[in-house]
Amino acid sequence: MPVDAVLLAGGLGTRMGGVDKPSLVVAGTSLLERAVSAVSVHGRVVVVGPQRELSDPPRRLLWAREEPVHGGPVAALAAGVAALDRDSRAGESAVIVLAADMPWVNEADVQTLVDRLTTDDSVDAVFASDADGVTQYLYGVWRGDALRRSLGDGAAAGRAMRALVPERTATIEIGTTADIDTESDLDRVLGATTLSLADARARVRAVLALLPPRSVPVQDAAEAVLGEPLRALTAFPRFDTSAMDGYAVAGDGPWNVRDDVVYAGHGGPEPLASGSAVRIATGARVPPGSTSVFRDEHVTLDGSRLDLLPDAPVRNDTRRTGEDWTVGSTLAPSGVSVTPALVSTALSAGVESLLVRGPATVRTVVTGDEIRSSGPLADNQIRDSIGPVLPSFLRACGFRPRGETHTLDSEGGFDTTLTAASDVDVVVVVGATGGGAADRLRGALDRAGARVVVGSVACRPGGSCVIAVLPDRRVVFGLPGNPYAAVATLLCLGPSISAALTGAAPTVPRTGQLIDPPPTTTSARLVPAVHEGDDRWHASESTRTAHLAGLLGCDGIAVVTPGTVSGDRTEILPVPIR
Ligand SMILES: Nc1nc2c(c(=O)[nH]1)N[C@H]1C(S)=C(S)[C@@H](COP(=O)(O)OP(=O)(O)OC[C@H]3O[C@@H](n4cnc5c(N)ncnc54)[C@H](O)[C@@H]3O)O[C@H]1N2
Ligand code: MOO
Repeated sequence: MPVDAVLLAGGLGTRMGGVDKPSLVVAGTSLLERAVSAVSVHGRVVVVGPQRELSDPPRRLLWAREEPVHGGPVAALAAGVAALDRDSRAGESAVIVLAADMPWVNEADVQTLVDRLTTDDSVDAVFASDADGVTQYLYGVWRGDALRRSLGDGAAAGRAMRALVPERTATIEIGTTADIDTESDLDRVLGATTLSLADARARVRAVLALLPPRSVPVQDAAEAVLGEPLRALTAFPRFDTSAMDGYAVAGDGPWNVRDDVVYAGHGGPEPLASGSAVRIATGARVPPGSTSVFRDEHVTLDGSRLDLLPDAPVRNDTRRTGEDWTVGSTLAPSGVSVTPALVSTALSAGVESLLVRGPATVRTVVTGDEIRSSGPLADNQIRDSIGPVLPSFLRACGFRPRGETHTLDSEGGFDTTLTAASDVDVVVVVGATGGGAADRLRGALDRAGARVVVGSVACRPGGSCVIAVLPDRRVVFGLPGNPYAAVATLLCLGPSISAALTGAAPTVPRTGQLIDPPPTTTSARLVPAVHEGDDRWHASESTRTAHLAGLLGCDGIAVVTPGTVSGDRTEILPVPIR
């Protein structure tokens, strides 16, 4: 059955101060684009609302506007159906009707509704409902004729959507159907949702606030991120200088060579009269009056007479003031990492201090009554196998580790831990992220008034990780307790956290061609991978998560997203080796 779609994208969002809700960007994608991508596998798509830029427009896109503008959802729906009727192409027998202000709409859920309508002759419309059984009438699929009957001849405009609903309907629970009316709605719903890895990364970047910038001596800025562009305070070269050992000359040759020698770092050289030359060292300031420098290889000296060799190339070996850059030139943009090359360039440019952010400091909190970091182990205890190595993984993500503590599985212990680690930017908690009896992190975050940025992620292992912001802006990054799950999640999401805090410019992920990837359906998989040469990588079928033995002999962790097939370019997380 051909299926078209009408997306209602005109709402005014008065509770959000009149913001254009369909344009709200949630985890990198606007709500309108989410709605469009949920329906674009079907036929025509009518967007009712002001025309907006779409990053990935559907093949058969129509725009419409309701009468009067902001006349409500029924008027908008009528305008959408009228646009379908005006369009001369083949008519449909079902119409998807979606409000473009729901962050959760997705192709699979829409397909579930379509499948029901197409296989069940006893219903004229199928709507989504949430876990509480509340029906969302702006998230449904209608038989075309039933929809047109309900809309009638225009008399329906101004009525409530509910009043249009045909008698024969079905509802299907598809989890959350919440629409978004306020910023905090959005925040709450997103924090309670399992995000894709890409959405989790995008949300981290969108939500976490930049650390305050600080001014530090250039030599102490290593590993931080520039908080302002690097601008030259001095020209380079700072003065006209000789690039070679040779002779500074004035005017045309042959030249009469003076007795003195101009050395680098010595006092100002005497001016050079026309027709004379002076021996000069690399790096020395050229004398006033000099018109050129010729290197030793290009000249002959006979007594005090200097000649240019007949076959010498026409080349002036003077480096002129400001030839490489002038005062005020921008040498690096804000957001780049302070590498040794950047430190060196800053020093060449007369810059003594830099305005930087980060590296974000991290305290690690290892949790669990069974975990011991030293001493003999009782029968029911295990060695902390993650705390001692976590600093390497943290540094690989751009963090600066600042020590480790151990918390027992008690409520009070977690509350104290979160308060105690007040001297760092990020608290990384290992374990206790799950919903089990001993897993206390989420409760402690709640009591601390934290804002959950990422509540869980569609990836295995590590789906139970949590990223939250405490009221004092410190970030809490909860890693699942199983050591492989902990490091895989850290390598996957840690760089996004570190970059969001420091303002580091986005980097292109490393990728490789993955041969025979393990199967994935709905969650991404983080599996150890071996570099087989050239661009080819081979990922393990699966890995045990309770230890890191699976990483031995591996060069990276492949991020295998759903639908990856052999030969696909796949993100590879580098695994630190020291
Ligand atoms: N009912 C369910 N239970 C669990 C699920 C689930 O989906 N349903 N997921 C399992 C997975 S997978 C993981 S991962 C863990 C994540 O839970 P937590 O973050 O709460 O982790 P813990 O329960 O605290 O610890 C899990 C595991 O890891 C060991 N561990 C913890 N810290 C260390 C350490 N520093 N060194 C070595 N080993 C450590 C700990 O002893 C546990 O065996 O939840 C599962 N359960
Ligand atoms: O997801 Mo657990 O994080 O598989 O080991």
